[in-house]
Amino acid sequence: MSKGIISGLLSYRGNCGGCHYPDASAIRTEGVTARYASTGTPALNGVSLCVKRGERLALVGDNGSGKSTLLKCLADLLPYEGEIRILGHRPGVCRHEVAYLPQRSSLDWEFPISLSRFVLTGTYVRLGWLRRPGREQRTLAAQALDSLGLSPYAGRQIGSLSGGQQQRALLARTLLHDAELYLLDEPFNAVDETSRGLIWEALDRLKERGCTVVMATHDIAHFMDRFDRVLTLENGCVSPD
Ligand SMILES: Nc1ncnc2c1ncn2[C@@H]1O[C@H](COP(=O)(O)OP(=O)(O)OP(=O)(O)O)[C@@H](O)[C@H]1O
Repeated sequence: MSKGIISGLLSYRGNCGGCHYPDASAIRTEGVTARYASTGTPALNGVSLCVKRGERLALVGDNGSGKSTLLKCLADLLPYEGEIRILGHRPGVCRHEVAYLPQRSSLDWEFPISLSRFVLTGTYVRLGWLRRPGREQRTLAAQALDSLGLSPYAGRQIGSLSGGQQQRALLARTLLHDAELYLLDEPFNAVDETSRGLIWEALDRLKERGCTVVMATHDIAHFMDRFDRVLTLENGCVSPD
């Protein structure tokens, strides 16, 4: 992302009203348990954790250990028992300040929308549904595409993009949310070396801005030092390590 987009995003930020939280932590959870209706067995089991503001945390663990489930609870996409505080509030209260990047496989990529319009939808949370994106938002979207090497594909239908291009498209859209807290579910899935570098550059700019990032990833071996902390989940519980 260029310096232009950072300053553009900063000036574009709206006022979230309830988000001037007194809490030093970005996330606090206490005994969070969550289950999917279809199975009934807990996918998360009594998870307690604290993430400081500005921290970059990796969530690791085997397939099925509960990483995505935890991110969904934090993003207010799944009911849970226990307590969660996001920026000092219950999940869902500070929607403007929380950006969620789902796993690529959870989207319908055959939906007939061009890449540029898809990325532009990242501005909707701050704009609200009644305001249409204008020149400013289109410029920010174009800059986000450029920063992730996607400009040549801007007019393409999203289903015609490669897996790695779709992954970068998701991140470009998420960055336009211009949030305080980023919940990223495997942002490095299917990306090559070059794309990985572009994604890290974007994440480093979030770090410079003081944003908090919680990232589910399997891609930790070579990138340990890029995180402030690594938290391991095991069968829905935080592993004592
Ligand atoms: N939609 C769903 N319906 C029913 N069970 C689910 C659903 N999604 C996940 N689960 C179950 O919840 C548990 C935790 O899954 P989750 O997707 O959170 O794991 P994960 O650590 O993100 O795995 P991966 O590394 O494979 O993405 C698993 O047992 C999984 O089978």
